[in-house]
Amino acid sequence: MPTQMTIPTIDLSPFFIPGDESGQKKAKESIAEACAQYGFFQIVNHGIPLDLMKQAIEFSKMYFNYPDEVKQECGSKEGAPLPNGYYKYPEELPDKREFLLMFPPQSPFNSLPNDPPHYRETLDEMFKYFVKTGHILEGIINDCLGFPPNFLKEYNDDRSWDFLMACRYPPASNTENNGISGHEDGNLFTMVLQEDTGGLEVLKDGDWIPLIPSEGTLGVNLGDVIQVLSNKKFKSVTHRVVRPKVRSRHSYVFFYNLQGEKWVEPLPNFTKEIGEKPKYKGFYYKDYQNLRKIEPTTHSSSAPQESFNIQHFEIC
Ligand SMILES: O=C(O)CCC(=O)C(=O)O
Ligand SMILES: [Fe+2]
Repeated sequence: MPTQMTIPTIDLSPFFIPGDESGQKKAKESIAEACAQYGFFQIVNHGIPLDLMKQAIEFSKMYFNYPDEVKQECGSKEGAPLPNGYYKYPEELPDKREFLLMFPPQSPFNSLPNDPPHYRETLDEMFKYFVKTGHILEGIINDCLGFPPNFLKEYNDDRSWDFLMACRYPPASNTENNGISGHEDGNLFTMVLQEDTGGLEVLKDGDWIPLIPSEGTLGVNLGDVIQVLSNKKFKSVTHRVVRPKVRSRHSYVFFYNLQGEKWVEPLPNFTKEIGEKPKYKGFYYKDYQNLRKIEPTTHSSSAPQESFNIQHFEIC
């Protein structure tokens, strides 16, 4: 791997300082470049308190150490847009992880543990902060793509399909280290908090670039919805998790999503207004999410024979 390849880190503090137009402009330019080049970037000073993130990781460490029977008490609820609650990948799959998936606090579909005490409150807090940071990123991506002000905010105005996953990956063995195989996320974008073990990697020109963990830093990857809306100007990046050997790996993964009834297709400013043909057929987001749901998780990698991704809608 070429050593000079590192994923850019962008300081979001100008977005918390009213009137810091030049700071915001600079940050937007860096994000636009990272999105076009990698489909991935890192953020610091993003508004999520460091103590909260540390607490959330500590609670996860306690929770995932409980016996499976205890964790399985948080089962998926009927009618939810995705399987939620606790889930552990079956042994026979190459991907190795377990997770706890929640929708927004107060969602009737949530199935969350009572123990360790205050874990729920911490998860709720994490969720609320991720949404706030998500709003900022959505505005930035909107402007980077040259959409009219607030276009994405108005298009994506229902936060009920967002979800947060607390994940644990077991340590790698001597013979295999697969956490999640290479995949793309189906949503707008995803924010990832990984603890200091590292393990997240991004594919760029055939090389896997590891995301070096750094305290307080979040990774952000673009998903398929942005790739389709922008007619592939911004890429939905392929990424994977490689399990470290030293110990289990914990992460928090927030999927800034789209409501299922929304229609997704390449937008005119990337197609007819510039004389380009659309690269994708349009679809309802819920149909895409359902097709991906054939598998136990949020993306299409665990069992290659079942894999389903955005290429399905590509116009050749
Ligand atoms: O756990 C992580 O660091 C990333 C997981 C991921 O890519 C996913 O769940 O889609
Ligand atoms: Fe992912």
